This record gives sequence, structure tokens and C-alpha cells, in this order.
Amino acid sequence: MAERRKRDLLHSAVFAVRLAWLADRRALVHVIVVQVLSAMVMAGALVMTQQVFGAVLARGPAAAGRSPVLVPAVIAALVVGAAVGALRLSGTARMAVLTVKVDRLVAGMVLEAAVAAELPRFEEPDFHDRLQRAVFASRRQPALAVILLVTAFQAALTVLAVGGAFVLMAWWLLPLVLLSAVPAIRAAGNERSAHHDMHHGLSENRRLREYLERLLTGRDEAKEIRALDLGGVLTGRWQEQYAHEVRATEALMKTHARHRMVAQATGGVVICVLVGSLWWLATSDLLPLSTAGAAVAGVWLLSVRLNTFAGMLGGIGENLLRLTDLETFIAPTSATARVPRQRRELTYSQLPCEPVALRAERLTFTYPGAEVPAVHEVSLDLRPGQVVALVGVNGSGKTTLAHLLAGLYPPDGGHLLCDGAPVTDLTAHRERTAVVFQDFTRYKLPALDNIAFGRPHTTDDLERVQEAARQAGALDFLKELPDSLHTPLGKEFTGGADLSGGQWQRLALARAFYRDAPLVILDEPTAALDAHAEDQLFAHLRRLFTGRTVVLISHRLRSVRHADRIYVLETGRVVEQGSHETLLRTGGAYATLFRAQARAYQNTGTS
Ligand SMILES: Nc1ncnc2c1ncn2[C@@H]1O[C@H](COP(=O)(O)OP(=O)(O)OP(=O)(O)O)[C@@H](O)[C@H]1O
Repeated sequence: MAERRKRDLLHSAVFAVRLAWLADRRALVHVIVVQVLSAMVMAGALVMTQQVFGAVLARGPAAAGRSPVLVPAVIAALVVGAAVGALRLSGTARMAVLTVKVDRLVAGMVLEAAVAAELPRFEEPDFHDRLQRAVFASRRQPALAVILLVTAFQAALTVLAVGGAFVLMAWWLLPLVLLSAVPAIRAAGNERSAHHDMHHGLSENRRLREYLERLLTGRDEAKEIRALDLGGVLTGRWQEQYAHEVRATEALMKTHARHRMVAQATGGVVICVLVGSLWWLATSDLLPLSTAGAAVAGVWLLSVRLNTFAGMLGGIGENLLRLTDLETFIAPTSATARVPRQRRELTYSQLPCEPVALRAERLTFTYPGAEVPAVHEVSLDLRPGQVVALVGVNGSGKTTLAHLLAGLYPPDGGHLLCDGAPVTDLTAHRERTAVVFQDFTRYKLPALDNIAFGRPHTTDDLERVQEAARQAGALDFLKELPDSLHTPLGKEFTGGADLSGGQWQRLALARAFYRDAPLVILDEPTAALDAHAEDQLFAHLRRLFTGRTVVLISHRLRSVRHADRIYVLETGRVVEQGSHETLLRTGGAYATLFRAQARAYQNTGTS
């Protein structure tokens, strides 16, 4: 385990350097050169100090002030000091830019990996834990890793440089100073592992806390939270989650503080013994005074650096282990992330436009973690240009089936055939599909984007956007907005406006029209529309989607009666199918549901 962690650490260190290299190789080289030069100067200065002291003291205290080497040595020290200062400043500036670039690179990689994940992954808590850890690790962690590694590199160079100088003065000092840092380094190692384990254990807890934060601060949730007076309850839960993290951190910190104190005391004793020995050697004439003076300065310099290094080591280790979380998450896309993806700009004439024939053969799908399939051996047939309806009670599997037909989930069993050919490439299948989801997304972006996102890789076409808005019955109200179609649809943004539920639904429909795909899937597309608008849409459905194959899901059976074929689902299986008339004549589940709804309408009309 410890061996594997060490390998992971090394691997992550290489990964961090690779990230910095990818983000800005010139800045990285600059920073490294600055560190190397600074260390070389430091070693040179130490040796020079010893030489100058030696030369000055050799002439005796009276002649020391008139020594011919003193003045040039002081001038040389000043010049070198100024040069190192300037170098350090330029290094710090490059480092600041480098860290921002590393942040951007890594955050982009995490977003790419999240977007590339297939939909079923979002059903897995473990995926969300990994995503949360990767997002957490992407925020300043890689940049911090670069900073820490550079500082560690600097410390290592100092050790080398001062160590080299010790070889010239009194070589035996080096192992002893290094020994003084061993307890602190060991304590840091334990700290690192404990921190990383705590961090992993808190993943789900943090996700819940972040979710509660979104609930408490989101505009969309604000009304219901106030109406139900839920604020206090949710804040209380948020406090509970945080208290859990605080308790875990407190316990860990207590242990760390104990270990660190012991380590520092042990290291301090070794340094005291060293300085005492140097004093004794110098006063006993066993070591020249100049060497002893320079050695004390070197011991002090080295022990300060080593202690800083050891103190940082826990941080570096923990930080690098977080990079492991990051790397595992982005691994599949990291190779492609380096090269920005080619944006495929299509024109409308390049889009697939012929209506497709779609056939499902014994499709089966079980949600991850579920015990029974949500869709069980469902077969259906959609001829080109037909309108097919899926009906059934809540939870009967309509939406899941629609997702399978749209290529959003790969089936666990059975086949999907498009124009007779098995659908193997789900991405390509999604390209020829337009879906209006039951819980469609309200993009708090300009109205124009809300529609043009229907076909994001085509060149924006205002005329087509307006045409799609017109088909969905959205153009009139969009033109009334303060900045027409350019108005941001979120009151959180300057100049933003909001829409009614039905108007948002029309925008979702406009997106589907704009997508202009040969297969259209509409999952409750009129749930938020008024009765008149709903009738209008269904009455004109065929005309609006001329030349498209349409799958329609609706609970309002009055709206689906004109479909070419109706499939009735129950607990994930097709239990009836046929036209409206056939199904009524059969007198099964559909007929029962339809008559119940019709009676409800009549009763409402007469009551
Ligand atoms: N993400 C999910 N993870 C696990 N089970 C799910 C998930 N989504 C739906 N289910 C389950 O799958 C079954 C079918 O759900 P589905 O949403 O497909 O039904 P539906 O017919 O569209 O329902 P409704 O009419 O309420 O929209 C239900 O038992 C439901 O609880």
C-alpha cells in the first residue's frame, strides 16, 4: 500500500510537470533556470564567504579592514545579490501566469471528461464522487502542485548547493543536517496519507453539502424554499454536513500537531548538537574559524530549507495524491484534450433530412443499481414519416424507452435498427435525432442561443432561428423582449428577462424545430401549454414535422388519437398496440384509460 502510494506520488509529480509543460513550456523553463541559477549563486556565495573570511582573518584583525579582497568581495556580493533578486522577481511573475494557465488547462480537461461521459454514468454515485474529487482537485490544486514542486526543487537544489559547499569545508556536516530533517519528513508522510483518506471518505458528504448550497442560493429554488419556509431546515442540514467535516479535520489536526511537535523537537536537538560541535571544534583549533563560521551559516540555511520542505511535504503529497484523482478522471480524454477538438461547422444542406425507419427488437434496459428492468423486451416499428405514440401510467417506462430510441442509453439487450442497419454508433444516431425532454433545460442565456443550441455545430443562422421560433409559436413573445432574441433569459443577468412555463416549453420545441432532424422524440411536449396551444400543436404536428418520423409521449390520450400507431406500456413492457380505433375496439388498458379521461372531461364540462 505504502509502496503503491509512493509510486502514485512520483507519477503525479511527473503529471504535474507535464501539465505545466503543456500549459506554458517557456514559463516552466524560465522558472527552472531561475531556481538553478539562484542555487548556484547561493553555493558560490557560501564558498566565497569562507574564502574571504579566511583571507581577512589570516591578515589579523588590524589589517582586516584594509584587505584588498574585502572591497571587491563586497561589491561582487552586492552585484550578485541584485542579479539574483531581479531573476527571482521575473521568476515570480512567470510563475503567477503559469499557475493560471495550468488551472485553465486542467479545468478544461475535467469539463471535457465530464461532457464525454455517457449518460448512464450519471446514474452512478461513484461517478459523481469521482467527478466531485476531480473538480475539487482541478481548482488550484494543479497550480499549487506546480508551485510546491518548484519550491521542493528549490529546496533540493539548496541541499545540493550547500551540500557541495560542505564537501569543500567539512563534508561530515551534510549527513548530520539531513538526519535532523528525517523525523519531520516522516511525520509529513503520515500526514499526507491520512489527509488523502479523509478527503476520499468525505466525497459524498461534500456533494450533499454542495447540493444544499445550490438549493439555498439558486434563483429557481428560491420561491419554493420561501413558500415552504424550508430555509432553516436546509441550512440546518448543511450545518450538519459541515460539522461532520469539521470534526474529521479537528481529529486529524490534533494527531498531526502531536507528531509534528515530536519531529521538530528531535530535529532541533540534532541541530543544537551540530552547532555545539562546530563551536567546540573551532575553539579547540580543530577547525579554522572561517570554516566554522561559514558552516554555521550553511547549517542554519540548510536546516531552514529542509524544515520548510518537510512542512510542505505533507501538503505536496496530499496535493499530488489529489492529482491522482484528477488524472484517473480525465485519463480517457487527456490525450485529446491537448489538441482542441475540431468544431464541425455544417451547413443545413449537409444535415440528414430523409425520414428514417426505426425498429426496436426486444430492447431491454435496467438502470444501474436497479433490480428490475425499466424497459423489458420491447419491440416496435416506426415507418418513415409516421407518428407513433407511447402511452401508459406513471413509471411504465415511456421516458426510458424514448431515451433508448434517442441513443442516450445503450440497451442491455435487444437491438435498435435505423433504416434496417443496427445502430452501433450512438453518437451518430443522436445526430439524426431531436428530443424535447419532459424536463427540458432552461438555458439562462440569450433566447437566440436557447434555440440555436438545437444544432450547435452549424453556423448560426438568425433567419432559421426565427423560423423555428415561429413554428413553435414563440416568435411573437420573443420579439417583445427588451433586446428581442438577444435578451438573456435569466433575471440574474443584466438586462435579463424571464419567461412563463409555457413560453419556456415553446423554446424547447423551437430547439427541436431548429435541429431539423429526421427522427423527432417529443416527451410530454405540451405539459406546460394551455389547452388551446396544445390542441393547435397536435392538430398541426404532422404538418410541422412533415417528412420526419415522430415518437410522441403524452398522458393526454385525446392528443395522441391521431397517431399512426399507439404503443401502451405497463411495467416496462408493451401490452397493447394499434391505432386509436383498433385499441378502443379491443377494449383493453388503452380503452379503459381513454374512457376514464373522456368521462373526466365531460364531468368537468357539466359540473
Ligand atoms: N434514473 C433512474 N434510475 C433508476 N430508476 C429509474 C430512473 N429513471 C426512472 N427509473 C425507474 O424506471 C421506471 C420507468 O421510469 P420512466 O421514467 O421511464 O417512466 P415513465 O413511463 O416515463 O413515467 P412518467 O409517466 O411518470 O414520466 C420507473 O420504475 C422509475 O422509477
